Amino acid sequence: MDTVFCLRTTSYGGRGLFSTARILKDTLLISCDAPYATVIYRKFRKEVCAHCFAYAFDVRKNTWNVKLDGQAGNGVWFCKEECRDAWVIEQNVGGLQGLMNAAVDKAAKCMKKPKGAPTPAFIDHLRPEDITHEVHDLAWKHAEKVYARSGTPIPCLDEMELDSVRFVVSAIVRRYFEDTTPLAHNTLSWSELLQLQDNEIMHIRSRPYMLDSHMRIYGFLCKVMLPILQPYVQSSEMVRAILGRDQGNVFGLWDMSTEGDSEMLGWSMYVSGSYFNHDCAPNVRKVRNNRALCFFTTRDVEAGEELCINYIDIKDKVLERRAELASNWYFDCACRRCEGELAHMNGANCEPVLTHG
Ligand SMILES: C[S@@+](CC[C@H](N)C(=O)[O-])C[C@H]1O[C@@H](n2cnc3c(N)ncnc32)[C@H](O)[C@@H]1O
Repeated sequence: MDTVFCLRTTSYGGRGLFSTARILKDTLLISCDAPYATVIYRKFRKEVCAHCFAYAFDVRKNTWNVKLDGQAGNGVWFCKEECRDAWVIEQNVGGLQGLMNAAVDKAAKCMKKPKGAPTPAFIDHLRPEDITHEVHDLAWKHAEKVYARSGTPIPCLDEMELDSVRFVVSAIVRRYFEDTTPLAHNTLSWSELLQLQDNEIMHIRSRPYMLDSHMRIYGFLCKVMLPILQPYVQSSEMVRAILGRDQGNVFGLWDMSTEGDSEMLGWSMYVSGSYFNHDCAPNVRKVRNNRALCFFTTRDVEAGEELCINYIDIKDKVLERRAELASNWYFDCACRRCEGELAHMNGANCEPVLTHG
């Protein structure tokens, strides 16, 4: 990390990035060259380049038409041959990503209804406060046993769960690359990913049904994983680590269109970008440049100030913003803008007035 900012504990919990010197407006703070893990929603696969994330509609095309040669690698489209060639070298290590894409697509056609293989019955009756680490670990041990059996069918997943499978697969292929290719350590680091805030328990407490969903995602992965990647799913540890950090740490992949509403095309995990906390009056903006995600200051920042981005639309009113952060990001926003607007609202008992732009 650069010396103009550092990672330290915030007063409201968790860590954040703080400037260590005066930083001028429009300074590039971090450039994350490529995500550790990524997925393009299945419905956009033909329209979004698997390498540079260019969206065909942005250049008034319906789909991209550059594909991989042969069968392996079905499910990826590219905007140009250079992107296809770069993807083969950087992401399709040993052809694994392509083979896994094909295996996931094939298995998705053999999923068995009714939905899901057995999860322990006690899960259905748990209240959020009962979901402790111990209970959670117990349920996962059960799932590991169930899916280790050769007779357990491939669990049924919905489209969103299949996209989560693809996201996890991309992380596992990266991890394999990192474990087997010494040079990969320079850019990709599983140990750095593990440093991110783990939101597993918080997420499951707020949406208990997600535990069953995560277990089916794990079960699906156990059934489709290529033998060379099987060690990564022998226990549920790695899948849980990825899913626990997927919540609250990933960035939506948006199209770059300047007209109308922007479309979310998938999501990516850019590890070093995930230390920015949210502020409803942020001093940092993020800009995607092909695969890279860059963070720039939006104004001059004084030494000691926290550097924050915005996770949500900050044009909304205070209660709407807070409701969205609580329900989708699982935290009560501690930013000064919220504090000021809430105090104003309580004092005047009327609609809040925005204090920042
Ligand atoms: C992407 S992480 C940011 C880094 C994180 N603070 C850490 O220690 O790794 C998002 C998490 O940071 C915390 N957070 C971010 N912005 C916040 C805010 N405005 N108010 C309270 N908590 C916030 C929440 O716990 C949220 O789930």
